[in-house]
Amino acid sequence: MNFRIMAEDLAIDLGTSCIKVFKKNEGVVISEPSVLVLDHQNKEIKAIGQQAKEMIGKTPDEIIVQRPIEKGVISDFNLTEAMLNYFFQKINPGFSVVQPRVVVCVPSGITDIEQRAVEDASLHAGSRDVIMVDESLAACFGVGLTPEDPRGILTLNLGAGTSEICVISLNGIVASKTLKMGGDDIDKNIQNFLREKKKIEVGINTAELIKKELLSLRLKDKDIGMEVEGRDVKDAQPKRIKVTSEEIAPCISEFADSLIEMIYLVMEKTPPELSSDIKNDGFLMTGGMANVRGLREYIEKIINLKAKISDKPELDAIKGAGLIMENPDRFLKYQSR
Ligand SMILES: Nc1ncnc2c1ncn2[C@@H]1O[C@H](COP(=O)(O)OP(=O)(O)OP(=O)(O)O)[C@@H](O)[C@H]1O
Repeated sequence: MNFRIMAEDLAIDLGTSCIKVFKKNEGVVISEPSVLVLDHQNKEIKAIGQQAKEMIGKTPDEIIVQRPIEKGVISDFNLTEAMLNYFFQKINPGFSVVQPRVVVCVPSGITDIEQRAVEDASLHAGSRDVIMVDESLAACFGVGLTPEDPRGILTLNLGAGTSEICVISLNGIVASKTLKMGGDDIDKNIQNFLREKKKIEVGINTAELIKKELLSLRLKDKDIGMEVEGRDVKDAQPKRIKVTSEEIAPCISEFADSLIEMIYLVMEKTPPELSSDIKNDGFLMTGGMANVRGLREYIEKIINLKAKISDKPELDAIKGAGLIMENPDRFLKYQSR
C-alpha cells in the first residue's frame, strides 16, 4: 500500500455530465463522465466514470446507471461521495497522513443547503479543507482574464445540465440568471426528433454524438450529413438512416433563443459602469456547449457583442479552479471570510 505524509492538493469541477480534476503541479489529470453503474439489489458499485458511461443503454435489468449530479447540483449524496473517493484514490493512491486541500467549482445559483452538500461530500471523500468557487468566475481565471479587477465581464457558461449568464467584477457575481437547460436537453431533443420525424429510436450516447459531430447553426454546414444507426420505431428492426445538419438545427433553436432572452435580462440588471466595459470587451463563452458550431456567431449577431472562446471551453473552469488552488490569494481578494 502507498503511504505518504501529504496528499497533493486538488481542484474539482463536479459537473452534471463530467467530473474534472486538476492536480497541483500537473494540471487536468481526470476528465470523466459523472456516471456510476450499480447492482440494483445490493447497490454495489460496478463501474465509475468512462467505463460506466459506455454501459448506458446496454445493461440488464439488475444493473442500473446513475448520475449523482443533476442540473449542476448533488442529487445523490452517497454516490457523489463514492465517486469523489474513487477519483481521489486514483490521484493520490493509498494512505496519506495529511489529506488534500480541495477547490470545488459550484454553480452560481446554488443554495446554502446544496453548497453544504458539496462541502460535506468533499470532506467525507477525504479532503481536509474545501474552498468553493463559482464556476463562471473560475472559468474567467482559466482563460486568463482578471476577474479581480473592477471591470465587468459578461460570461455565458454553457454546461450539460444548466446554462449560467453572469456579470462578474471584483471576484464577485454582480448579476446573474440560470437557465435550467443545457447539453443534456439538446441530446433529448435530438432523440425526440429522430423518433418522431425519422421513426428511429437511438440511445442517449448516440444522440450526444450526433450533437457533437453534426449539430450546427451555420448555414454553410446545412448539407453535412451523418449515418445514424438505431431501432425502427415500427417493427423494432435495426435501422440505418442519413441525417443532415439542417434537419437537426431546430433541436437547439429554442435553447439559443432562451439564452439571448436571459442575456438581455442580466444586462438590464447590470450597473451602467460595467455595461460599458462589456460593450468594449464583449463576452466570454465557456463550458462544453460553447463548442456547438455556429452558436457563437448566432448570439454575437443578435446581441451585437464579440465573444471570446478558448480552445477547450469545457476545461476553462477546472483550469481556473486549479490556478485558484495554486494561488488562493488572487481569488480570496474581496471575498468575505
Ligand atoms: N464538441 C462539442 N459539441 C457540442 N457539445 C459538446 C461538445 N463537447 C462537449 N459538449 C457538451 O457539453 C456538455 C458538457 O459540458 P461541461 O463539461 O462544461 O458540463 P458539465 O460541467 O458536465 O455540466 P454543468 O456545468 O451543467 O454541471 C455536454 O452536454 C456535452 O455533450
